[in-house]
Amino acid sequence: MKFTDAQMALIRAEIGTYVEACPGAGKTQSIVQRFVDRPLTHPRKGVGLISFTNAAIDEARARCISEPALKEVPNFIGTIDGFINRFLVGPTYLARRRISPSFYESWSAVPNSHVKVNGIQFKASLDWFIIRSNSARLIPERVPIELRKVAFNLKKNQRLGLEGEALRIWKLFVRRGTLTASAARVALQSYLADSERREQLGMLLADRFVEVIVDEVQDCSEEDILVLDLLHEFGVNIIAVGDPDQSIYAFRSDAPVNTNNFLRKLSVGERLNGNFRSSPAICAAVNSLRAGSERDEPIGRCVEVNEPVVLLSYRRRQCLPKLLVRATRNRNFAEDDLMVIAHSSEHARVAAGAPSTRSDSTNKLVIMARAHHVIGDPRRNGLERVAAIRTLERTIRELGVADVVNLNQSDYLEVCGLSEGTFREACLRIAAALPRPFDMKPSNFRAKLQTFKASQGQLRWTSQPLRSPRGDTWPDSLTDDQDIGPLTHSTIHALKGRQSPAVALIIPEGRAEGDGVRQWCDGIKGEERRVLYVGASRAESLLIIAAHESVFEFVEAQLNGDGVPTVLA
Ligand SMILES: Nc1ncnc2c1ncn2[C@@H]1O[C@H](COP(=O)(O)OP(=O)(O)OP(=O)(O)O)[C@@H](O)[C@H]1O
Repeated sequence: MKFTDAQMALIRAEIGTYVEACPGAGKTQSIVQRFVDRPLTHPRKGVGLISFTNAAIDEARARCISEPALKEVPNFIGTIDGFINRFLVGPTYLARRRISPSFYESWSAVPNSHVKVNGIQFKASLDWFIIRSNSARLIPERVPIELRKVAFNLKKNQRLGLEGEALRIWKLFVRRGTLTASAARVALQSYLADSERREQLGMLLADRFVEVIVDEVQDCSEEDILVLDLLHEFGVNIIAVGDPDQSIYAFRSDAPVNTNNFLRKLSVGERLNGNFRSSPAICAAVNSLRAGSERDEPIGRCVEVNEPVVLLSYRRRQCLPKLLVRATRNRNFAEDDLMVIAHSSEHARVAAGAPSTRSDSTNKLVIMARAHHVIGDPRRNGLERVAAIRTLERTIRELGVADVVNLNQSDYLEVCGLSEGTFREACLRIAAALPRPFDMKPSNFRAKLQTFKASQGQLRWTSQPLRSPRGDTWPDSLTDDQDIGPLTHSTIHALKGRQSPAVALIIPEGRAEGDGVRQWCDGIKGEERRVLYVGASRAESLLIIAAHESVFEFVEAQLNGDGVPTVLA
């Protein structure tokens, strides 16, 4: 790959530098090149490469295949969560409490962590709360779109009840050494507030790293910025790249993050304005969606593609699979090249014609059957299968016999004589040995589970609490597969940092309280507008914008007003 002068300046910079760039500008490629070239070398210290997306991490790891030493100590390639857990929270927690903490990405992977209060018909995930050491606040924006209305409509005393219970459970887990990314950040804040400890941690990091490269810096939370500040203060060189318009994780923080205050401490490199990824029409749509005044120029291999942006209006999401297939074929693209994306995973799934991965059932037999079904379904994508494996693991833990059910994961593994790996393997063995659940009655599936005596002995679980759903039939939503597709699909957040030859961006019905289309048409900044911007900018040659009929005319007028070439599907 021949790097541009602006990219080379980033790859070779000798002092702490921040570079802003448009989508597809080759930020990932450039920082990985820098990580490999390492212009600032040190005989003993390493370089860290931190990213919020797996795209940069995978790319860096792939590039290290020919030079495996680059991946090894003292270097680091991984997420900011991994960095915080490994170098800051893990060692400090161990030193203070003499327990090595278990880290989870989110509470959804932690058994028995749901928040339930008698008399309230709303089972909440701890992930939907912002929790500090002495308060919990339910954030309706974090609740999946399908349940958000219920969250908004909770009465004050119901909300307070849930928040009190959330805080109680959270404290219990954290005290026993079970930490998620958000809980680790709460711990981190308190560690760094202690000046002596801060000094020790800063010196340890400076002894280990000569430089830390940060991708997608716009997605840093308040606590992430504290870490970058610490590194900078103790003399670690910081190279940061980002695109402020791609900031789509503000909902994680309870306070606005002032990343700019930190970035002002770095030298500013030349903005990367050339978009190597997308065609001219897609770049024009991305420019229209961007709230700032910068304009990116198509300069990559799609610069000759003169495909307009395809506009499609829909009423029912269920009709979208057929409409999208037709629109893709009409433009002479293959369905295999199409990625259907939406803000909500459920919207993307339905628009792609993929079978249901969720049901609102809290029946553990139904949950196990669904997870097992997804693990064995070749049409599911990797993320769905990993989520299903986690659900199965979690359910096995929740079915634990009395003396293990309430243990934290590391104590549980110790009692059973297992490692994380052997535990996962044993759960997968259950899945491999089970017959297809939806070909039989729930009671037969339950009877089959009762025969897994060896597994029950090894993993200390019991099938006793499992009950067949009413009428001994599975919920319809799990068994009625669609006749088309499914097309490949993803949330916009999960596709961040990646690209696809053709993208169908699904825009849902307008919401009275405001939405991305409203922000875009009113010319104001907003997270939902940025989510649309990130989505559209994943497309290389073909962008289909499928907008619900309630917002379609606004989308069409905005694009046409901004001079974006469009065609109706
Ligand atoms: N100098 C270059 N020459 C040719 N292709 C390039 C160059 N730099 C980047 N690319 C290509 O452009 C595409 C986008 O690159 P990359 O993913 O690094 O961009 P990015 O800035 O990280 O994008 P985003 O922030 O939108 O995820 C990739 O296909 C990459 O291979």
